Amino acid sequence: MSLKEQLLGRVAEAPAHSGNKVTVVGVGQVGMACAFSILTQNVASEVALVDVVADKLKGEMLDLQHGSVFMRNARVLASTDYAVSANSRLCIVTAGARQKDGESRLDLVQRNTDIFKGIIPQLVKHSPDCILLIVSNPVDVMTYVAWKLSGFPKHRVIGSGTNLDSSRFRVLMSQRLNVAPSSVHGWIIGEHGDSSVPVWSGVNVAGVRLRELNPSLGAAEDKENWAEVHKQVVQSAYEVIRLKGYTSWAIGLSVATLTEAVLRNGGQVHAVSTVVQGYHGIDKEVFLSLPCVLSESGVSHIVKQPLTDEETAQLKRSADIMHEVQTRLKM
Ligand SMILES: NC(=O)C1=CN([C@@H]2O[C@H](COP(=O)(O)OP(=O)(O)OC[C@H]3O[C@@H](n4cnc5c(N)ncnc54)[C@H](O)[C@@H]3O)[C@@H](O)[C@H]2O)C=CC1
Ligand SMILES: CC(=O)C(=O)O
Repeated sequence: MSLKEQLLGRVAEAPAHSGNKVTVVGVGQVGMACAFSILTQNVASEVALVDVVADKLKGEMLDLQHGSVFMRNARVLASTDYAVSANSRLCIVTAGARQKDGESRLDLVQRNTDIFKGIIPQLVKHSPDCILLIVSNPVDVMTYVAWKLSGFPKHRVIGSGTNLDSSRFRVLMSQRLNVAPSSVHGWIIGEHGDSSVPVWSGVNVAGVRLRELNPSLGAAEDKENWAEVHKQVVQSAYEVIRLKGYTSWAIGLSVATLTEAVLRNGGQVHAVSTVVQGYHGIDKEVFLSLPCVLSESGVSHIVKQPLTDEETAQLKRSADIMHEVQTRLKM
Protein backbone atom coordinates (compact mmCIF):
# COMPACT_ATOMS: atom_id res chain seq x y z
CA MET A 1 0.00 0.00 0.00
CA SER A 2 1.32 3.42 -0.93
CA LEU A 3 1.62 6.13 1.68
CA LYS A 4 -1.36 7.84 0.05
CA GLU A 5 -3.47 4.68 0.33
CA GLN A 6 -2.43 4.24 3.94
CA LEU A 7 -3.44 7.84 4.66
CA LEU A 8 -6.66 8.13 2.67
CA GLY A 9 -9.56 5.67 2.59
CA ARG A 10 -11.46 6.14 -0.69
CA VAL A 11 -15.18 6.94 -0.36
CA ALA A 12 -16.08 8.40 -3.76
CA GLU A 13 -14.35 9.85 -6.84
CA ALA A 14 -14.01 13.66 -6.67
CA PRO A 15 -15.26 15.51 -9.80
CA ALA A 16 -12.44 16.24 -12.26
CA HIS A 17 -13.55 19.89 -12.71
CA SER A 18 -14.57 22.59 -10.31
CA GLY A 19 -17.63 23.79 -12.22
CA ASN A 20 -16.30 27.37 -12.23
CA LYS A 21 -13.26 26.94 -14.44
CA VAL A 22 -11.93 30.00 -16.24
CA THR A 23 -9.38 30.01 -19.06
CA VAL A 24 -7.14 32.98 -19.81
CA VAL A 25 -5.52 33.01 -23.25
CA GLY A 26 -2.40 35.17 -23.39
CA VAL A 27 -0.14 35.37 -20.34
CA GLY A 28 1.24 38.82 -21.05
CA GLN A 29 0.73 41.82 -18.80
CA VAL A 30 -3.04 41.87 -19.22
CA GLY A 31 -3.64 38.12 -19.05
CA MET A 32 -1.62 37.79 -15.86
CA ALA A 33 -3.32 40.79 -14.25
CA CYS A 34 -6.68 39.16 -15.07
CA ALA A 35 -5.60 35.75 -13.72
CA PHE A 36 -4.09 37.30 -10.59
CA SER A 37 -7.19 39.37 -9.82
CA ILE A 38 -9.52 36.41 -10.42
CA LEU A 39 -7.44 34.14 -8.19
CA THR A 40 -6.72 36.54 -5.35
CA GLN A 41 -10.37 37.65 -5.20
CA ASN A 42 -11.43 33.97 -5.16
CA VAL A 43 -13.68 34.49 -8.18
CA ALA A 44 -12.78 31.07 -9.63
CA SER A 45 -11.10 28.08 -8.02
CA GLU A 46 -9.65 26.73 -11.28
CA VAL A 47 -7.79 28.82 -13.84
CA ALA A 48 -6.20 27.47 -17.01
CA LEU A 49 -3.60 29.54 -18.84
CA VAL A 50 -2.79 29.24 -22.55
CA ASP A 51 -0.09 30.99 -24.58
CA VAL A 52 2.30 30.20 -27.44
CA VAL A 53 5.45 30.94 -25.40
CA ALA A 54 5.93 27.68 -23.48
CA ASP A 55 8.63 28.80 -21.00
CA LYS A 56 6.89 31.99 -19.96
CA LEU A 57 3.64 30.03 -19.62
CA LYS A 58 5.20 27.41 -17.37
CA GLY A 59 6.97 30.07 -15.31
CA GLU A 60 3.74 31.98 -14.72
CA MET A 61 1.89 28.77 -13.85
CA LEU A 62 4.51 27.66 -11.30
CA ASP A 63 4.73 31.11 -9.76
CA LEU A 64 0.95 31.20 -9.22
CA GLN A 65 0.80 27.58 -8.05
CA HIS A 66 3.37 28.39 -5.36
CA GLY A 67 0.86 30.90 -3.96
CA SER A 68 -2.11 28.51 -4.01
CA VAL A 69 -2.13 28.27 -0.20
CA PHE A 70 -2.88 32.01 -0.11
CA MET A 71 -5.65 31.72 -2.71
CA ARG A 72 -7.99 29.23 -1.05
CA ASN A 73 -6.12 26.37 -2.73
CA ALA A 74 -7.06 27.48 -6.23
CA ARG A 75 -5.92 25.17 -9.03
CA VAL A 76 -3.77 26.69 -11.77
CA LEU A 77 -3.10 24.77 -14.99
CA ALA A 78 -1.22 25.82 -18.12
CA SER A 79 -0.40 24.47 -21.55
CA THR A 80 0.19 25.52 -25.11
CA ASP A 81 -2.39 22.82 -25.94
CA TYR A 82 -6.00 24.04 -25.74
CA ALA A 83 -7.07 20.72 -24.24
CA VAL A 84 -6.10 22.34 -20.91
CA SER A 85 -9.02 24.76 -21.34
CA ALA A 86 -11.64 21.98 -21.60
CA ASN A 87 -14.90 22.50 -19.70
CA SER A 88 -14.34 26.18 -18.98
CA ARG A 89 -17.41 28.26 -18.12
CA LEU A 90 -15.68 31.42 -19.24
CA CYS A 91 -12.76 31.91 -21.65
CA ILE A 92 -10.99 35.25 -21.50
CA VAL A 93 -8.91 36.24 -24.53
CA THR A 94 -6.09 38.72 -23.91
CA ALA A 95 -3.66 37.38 -26.52
CA GLY A 96 -2.18 39.47 -29.24
CA ALA A 97 -0.38 42.66 -30.09
CA ARG A 98 -0.62 45.70 -27.88
CA GLN A 99 -0.24 49.40 -28.75
CA LYS A 100 3.19 50.90 -28.92
CA ASP A 101 3.61 54.48 -27.69
CA GLY A 102 1.41 56.67 -29.95
CA GLU A 103 -0.38 53.77 -31.72
CA SER A 104 -4.19 53.65 -31.50
CA ARG A 105 -6.12 50.52 -30.56
CA LEU A 106 -7.58 50.35 -34.07
CA ASP A 107 -4.04 50.03 -35.52
CA LEU A 108 -3.91 46.48 -34.07
CA VAL A 109 -7.00 45.14 -35.76
CA GLN A 110 -5.68 42.95 -38.60
CA ARG A 111 -2.75 41.54 -36.58
CA ASN A 112 -5.08 40.47 -33.80
CA THR A 113 -7.74 39.16 -36.19
CA ASP A 114 -5.11 36.83 -37.69
CA ILE A 115 -4.13 35.68 -34.19
CA PHE A 116 -7.80 35.07 -33.25
CA LYS A 117 -8.21 32.68 -36.18
CA GLY A 118 -5.93 30.26 -34.31
CA ILE A 119 -7.48 30.83 -30.89
CA ILE A 120 -11.27 31.06 -31.04
CA PRO A 121 -11.98 27.74 -32.86
CA GLN A 122 -9.79 25.93 -30.30
CA LEU A 123 -11.67 27.43 -27.35
CA VAL A 124 -15.00 26.53 -28.97
CA LYS A 125 -13.85 22.97 -29.61
CA HIS A 126 -12.90 22.34 -25.98
CA SER A 127 -15.60 24.40 -24.22
CA PRO A 128 -18.57 24.53 -26.63
CA ASP A 129 -20.90 25.95 -23.97
CA CYS A 130 -18.59 28.63 -22.58
CA ILE A 131 -18.96 32.39 -22.52
CA LEU A 132 -16.21 34.23 -24.44
CA LEU A 133 -14.92 37.42 -22.81
CA ILE A 134 -12.71 39.35 -25.20
CA VAL A 135 -10.10 41.83 -23.97
CA SER A 136 -7.58 42.07 -26.85
CA ASN A 137 -7.75 45.37 -28.71
CA PRO A 138 -9.47 46.96 -30.49
CA VAL A 139 -11.84 45.18 -28.17
CA ASP A 140 -15.15 46.04 -29.86
CA VAL A 141 -14.02 44.85 -33.29
CA MET A 142 -12.17 41.85 -31.80
CA THR A 143 -15.40 40.84 -30.04
CA TYR A 144 -17.18 40.98 -33.41
CA VAL A 145 -14.38 38.83 -34.90
CA ALA A 146 -14.65 36.32 -32.03
CA TRP A 147 -18.43 36.19 -32.46
CA LYS A 148 -18.11 35.42 -36.17
CA LEU A 149 -15.31 32.86 -35.69
CA SER A 150 -17.11 31.10 -32.82
CA GLY A 151 -20.58 30.75 -34.32
CA PHE A 152 -21.88 31.37 -30.76
CA PRO A 153 -25.16 33.19 -30.11
CA LYS A 154 -24.57 36.89 -29.46
CA HIS A 155 -25.33 36.72 -25.73
CA ARG A 156 -22.33 34.39 -25.20
CA VAL A 157 -19.67 36.67 -26.71
CA ILE A 158 -18.84 39.73 -24.60
CA GLY A 159 -16.19 42.41 -24.88
CA SER A 160 -14.66 43.92 -21.73
CA GLY A 161 -15.67 47.21 -23.35
CA THR A 162 -16.11 50.42 -21.40
CA ASN A 163 -16.35 48.84 -17.95
CA LEU A 164 -12.76 50.06 -17.59
CA ASP A 165 -13.46 53.51 -19.10
CA SER A 166 -16.46 53.90 -16.76
CA SER A 167 -14.20 53.10 -13.80
CA ARG A 168 -11.65 55.68 -14.96
CA PHE A 169 -14.51 58.20 -15.35
CA ARG A 170 -15.77 57.58 -11.82
CA VAL A 171 -12.28 57.77 -10.33
CA LEU A 172 -11.52 61.08 -12.05
CA MET A 173 -14.88 62.59 -11.03
CA SER A 174 -14.42 61.35 -7.48
CA GLN A 175 -11.10 63.18 -7.29
CA ARG A 176 -12.83 66.46 -8.19
CA LEU A 177 -15.66 65.86 -5.72
CA ASN A 178 -13.62 64.24 -2.95
CA VAL A 179 -16.15 61.41 -2.70
CA ALA A 180 -15.31 57.69 -3.02
CA PRO A 181 -15.26 56.45 -6.67
CA SER A 182 -17.90 53.82 -5.93
CA SER A 183 -20.27 56.58 -4.76
CA VAL A 184 -20.00 58.53 -8.02
CA HIS A 185 -22.26 56.99 -10.65
CA GLY A 186 -21.48 57.59 -14.28
CA TRP A 187 -21.29 55.57 -17.46
CA ILE A 188 -19.06 55.64 -20.50
CA ILE A 189 -20.65 53.81 -23.43
CA GLY A 190 -19.78 53.19 -27.08
CA GLU A 191 -16.27 52.35 -28.23
CA HIS A 192 -13.58 51.36 -25.75
CA GLY A 193 -11.27 53.95 -27.16
CA ASP A 194 -11.08 57.29 -28.81
CA SER A 195 -14.78 57.72 -29.69
CA SER A 196 -16.18 56.65 -26.30
CA VAL A 197 -19.31 58.48 -25.11
CA PRO A 198 -19.72 59.96 -21.60
CA VAL A 199 -23.35 59.90 -20.47
CA TRP A 200 -23.25 63.26 -18.69
CA SER A 201 -27.05 63.34 -18.50
CA GLY A 202 -27.01 60.45 -16.02
CA VAL A 203 -24.01 61.28 -13.80
CA ASN A 204 -25.15 61.39 -10.19
CA VAL A 205 -24.13 61.13 -6.56
CA ALA A 206 -26.78 59.61 -4.31
CA GLY A 207 -29.34 60.10 -7.07
CA VAL A 208 -28.57 63.84 -7.33
CA ARG A 209 -27.98 64.44 -11.03
CA LEU A 210 -25.02 66.75 -11.48
CA ARG A 211 -26.63 68.23 -14.62
CA GLU A 212 -29.44 69.58 -12.45
CA LEU A 213 -26.83 71.50 -10.45
CA ASN A 214 -24.79 72.51 -13.50
CA PRO A 215 -26.89 72.36 -16.72
CA SER A 216 -23.78 72.77 -18.90
CA LEU A 217 -21.96 69.79 -17.28
CA GLY A 218 -19.77 68.23 -19.96
CA ALA A 219 -20.58 70.93 -22.54
CA ALA A 220 -18.12 73.34 -24.18
CA GLU A 221 -19.57 76.38 -22.38
CA ASP A 222 -19.16 74.81 -18.91
CA LYS A 223 -17.05 77.19 -16.78
CA GLU A 224 -15.81 74.29 -14.63
CA ASN A 225 -14.75 72.36 -17.76
CA TRP A 226 -16.02 68.94 -16.66
CA ALA A 227 -15.58 67.82 -20.28
CA GLU A 228 -11.89 67.65 -19.46
CA VAL A 229 -12.65 64.59 -17.31
CA HIS A 230 -13.77 62.65 -20.37
CA LYS A 231 -10.73 63.82 -22.32
CA GLN A 232 -8.59 62.43 -19.51
CA VAL A 233 -10.48 59.11 -19.70
CA VAL A 234 -9.68 58.87 -23.41
CA GLN A 235 -6.06 59.81 -22.77
CA SER A 236 -5.68 57.42 -19.78
CA ALA A 237 -4.40 54.42 -21.70
CA TYR A 238 -2.05 56.55 -23.84
CA GLU A 239 -0.63 58.16 -20.70
CA VAL A 240 -0.09 54.89 -18.83
CA ILE A 241 1.45 53.27 -21.94
CA ARG A 242 3.80 56.24 -22.33
CA LEU A 243 4.80 55.97 -18.65
CA LYS A 244 5.06 52.19 -18.09
CA GLY A 245 4.71 50.61 -21.54
CA TYR A 246 1.33 48.91 -21.10
CA THR A 247 -1.81 49.00 -18.94
CA SER A 248 -2.59 46.03 -16.75
CA TRP A 249 -3.90 46.38 -13.19
CA ALA A 250 -7.13 48.28 -13.88
CA ILE A 251 -8.12 46.03 -16.79
CA GLY A 252 -7.28 42.95 -14.68
CA LEU A 253 -9.57 44.17 -11.90
CA SER A 254 -12.29 45.11 -14.37
CA VAL A 255 -12.18 41.65 -15.96
CA ALA A 256 -12.28 39.94 -12.56
CA THR A 257 -15.47 41.88 -11.77
CA LEU A 258 -17.05 40.81 -15.08
CA THR A 259 -15.96 37.21 -14.49
CA GLU A 260 -17.57 37.24 -11.07
CA ALA A 261 -20.77 38.70 -12.51
CA VAL A 262 -21.01 35.83 -14.99
CA LEU A 263 -20.04 33.01 -12.63
CA ARG A 264 -22.28 34.21 -9.78
CA ASN A 265 -25.27 34.79 -12.07
CA GLY A 266 -26.29 37.69 -9.85
CA GLY A 267 -27.66 40.11 -12.47
CA GLN A 268 -24.97 42.78 -12.08
CA VAL A 269 -25.08 45.62 -14.64
CA HIS A 270 -21.83 46.57 -16.36
CA ALA A 271 -20.90 48.50 -19.49
CA VAL A 272 -19.70 45.72 -21.80
CA SER A 273 -19.43 45.32 -25.52
CA THR A 274 -22.39 43.56 -27.10
CA VAL A 275 -24.33 43.62 -30.38
CA VAL A 276 -26.04 47.04 -30.32
CA GLN A 277 -27.98 46.78 -33.57
CA GLY A 278 -31.53 47.97 -32.89
CA TYR A 279 -30.59 50.12 -29.89
CA HIS A 280 -30.48 53.94 -29.97
CA GLY A 281 -31.26 53.88 -33.71
CA ILE A 282 -28.10 51.91 -34.63
CA ASP A 283 -28.76 49.83 -37.75
CA LYS A 284 -25.29 48.27 -38.15
CA GLU A 285 -24.13 44.87 -36.90
CA VAL A 286 -21.45 46.14 -34.54
CA PHE A 287 -20.34 45.58 -30.95
CA LEU A 288 -20.25 48.60 -28.64
CA SER A 289 -20.68 49.02 -24.92
CA LEU A 290 -24.03 49.67 -23.31
CA PRO A 291 -25.03 48.86 -19.74
CA CYS A 292 -25.83 45.12 -19.78
CA VAL A 293 -27.25 42.70 -17.24
CA LEU A 294 -24.77 39.83 -16.89
CA SER A 295 -25.76 36.29 -16.02
CA GLU A 296 -24.30 32.81 -16.38
CA SER A 297 -25.59 32.81 -19.96
CA GLY A 298 -23.68 36.02 -20.71
CA VAL A 299 -25.59 39.18 -21.59
CA SER A 300 -29.21 38.63 -20.56
CA HIS A 301 -30.51 42.20 -21.09
CA ILE A 302 -29.41 45.59 -22.37
CA VAL A 303 -30.47 48.54 -20.23
CA LYS A 304 -32.46 51.04 -22.33
CA GLN A 305 -30.68 54.12 -21.05
CA PRO A 306 -32.36 57.44 -21.91
CA LEU A 307 -29.77 59.44 -23.88
CA THR A 308 -29.74 63.04 -25.09
CA ASP A 309 -29.68 63.73 -28.84
CA GLU A 310 -25.98 64.61 -28.58
CA GLU A 311 -25.14 61.36 -26.75
CA THR A 312 -27.11 59.33 -29.32
CA ALA A 313 -25.31 61.10 -32.18
CA GLN A 314 -21.92 60.32 -30.59
CA LEU A 315 -22.89 56.67 -30.11
CA LYS A 316 -23.89 56.42 -33.77
CA ARG A 317 -20.50 57.89 -34.71
CA SER A 318 -18.83 55.10 -32.70
CA ALA A 319 -20.99 52.55 -34.58
CA ASP A 320 -20.01 54.03 -37.95
CA ILE A 321 -16.30 53.85 -37.06
CA MET A 322 -16.59 50.21 -35.95
CA HIS A 323 -18.53 49.31 -39.08
CA GLU A 324 -16.01 51.00 -41.34
CA VAL A 325 -13.14 49.07 -39.69
CA GLN A 326 -15.08 45.79 -40.00
CA THR A 327 -15.64 46.27 -43.72
CA ARG A 328 -11.85 46.41 -44.25
CA LEU A 329 -11.11 43.26 -42.18
CA LYS A 330 -9.71 40.16 -43.86
CA MET A 331 -11.44 37.43 -41.84
N1 LIG B 1 -9.76 45.89 -23.52
C1 LIG B 1 -8.99 46.60 -22.72
O1 LIG B 1 -9.49 47.42 -21.93
C2 LIG B 1 -7.53 46.41 -22.75
C3 LIG B 1 -6.98 45.65 -23.74
N2 LIG B 1 -5.64 45.48 -23.82
C4 LIG B 1 -5.15 44.65 -24.91
O2 LIG B 1 -4.81 43.37 -24.43
C5 LIG B 1 -3.89 42.75 -25.34
C6 LIG B 1 -2.71 42.17 -24.59
O3 LIG B 1 -1.94 43.19 -24.01
P1 LIG B 1 -0.65 42.84 -23.12
O4 LIG B 1 -0.96 41.72 -22.22
O5 LIG B 1 -0.15 44.11 -22.58
O6 LIG B 1 0.35 42.31 -24.25
P2 LIG B 1 1.61 41.36 -24.02
O7 LIG B 1 2.47 41.54 -25.21
O8 LIG B 1 2.19 41.59 -22.67
O9 LIG B 1 0.98 39.90 -24.03
C7 LIG B 1 0.38 39.34 -25.15
C8 LIG B 1 0.47 37.84 -24.98
O10 LIG B 1 -0.24 37.23 -26.05
C9 LIG B 1 0.48 36.05 -26.39
N3 LIG B 1 0.13 35.59 -27.71
C10 LIG B 1 0.45 36.13 -28.91
N4 LIG B 1 -0.06 35.38 -29.91
C11 LIG B 1 -0.72 34.35 -29.33
C12 LIG B 1 -1.45 33.25 -29.83
N5 LIG B 1 -1.61 33.04 -31.12
N6 LIG B 1 -1.99 32.39 -28.94
C13 LIG B 1 -1.85 32.57 -27.62
N7 LIG B 1 -1.16 33.60 -27.08
C14 LIG B 1 -0.61 34.48 -27.93
C15 LIG B 1 1.94 36.48 -26.29
O11 LIG B 1 2.82 35.39 -26.23
C16 LIG B 1 1.91 37.30 -25.01
O12 LIG B 1 2.16 36.50 -23.87
C17 LIG B 1 -3.50 43.87 -26.33
O13 LIG B 1 -4.27 43.73 -27.52
C18 LIG B 1 -3.89 45.13 -25.60
O14 LIG B 1 -4.11 46.22 -26.44
C19 LIG B 1 -4.80 46.04 -22.91
C20 LIG B 1 -5.29 46.77 -21.87
C21 LIG B 1 -6.69 47.06 -21.73
C1 LIG C 1 -4.84 49.63 -23.54
C2 LIG C 1 -6.24 49.87 -23.26
O1 LIG C 1 -7.11 49.55 -24.04
C3 LIG C 1 -6.61 50.52 -22.03
O2 LIG C 1 -5.88 50.50 -21.04
O3 LIG C 1 -7.68 51.17 -22.02
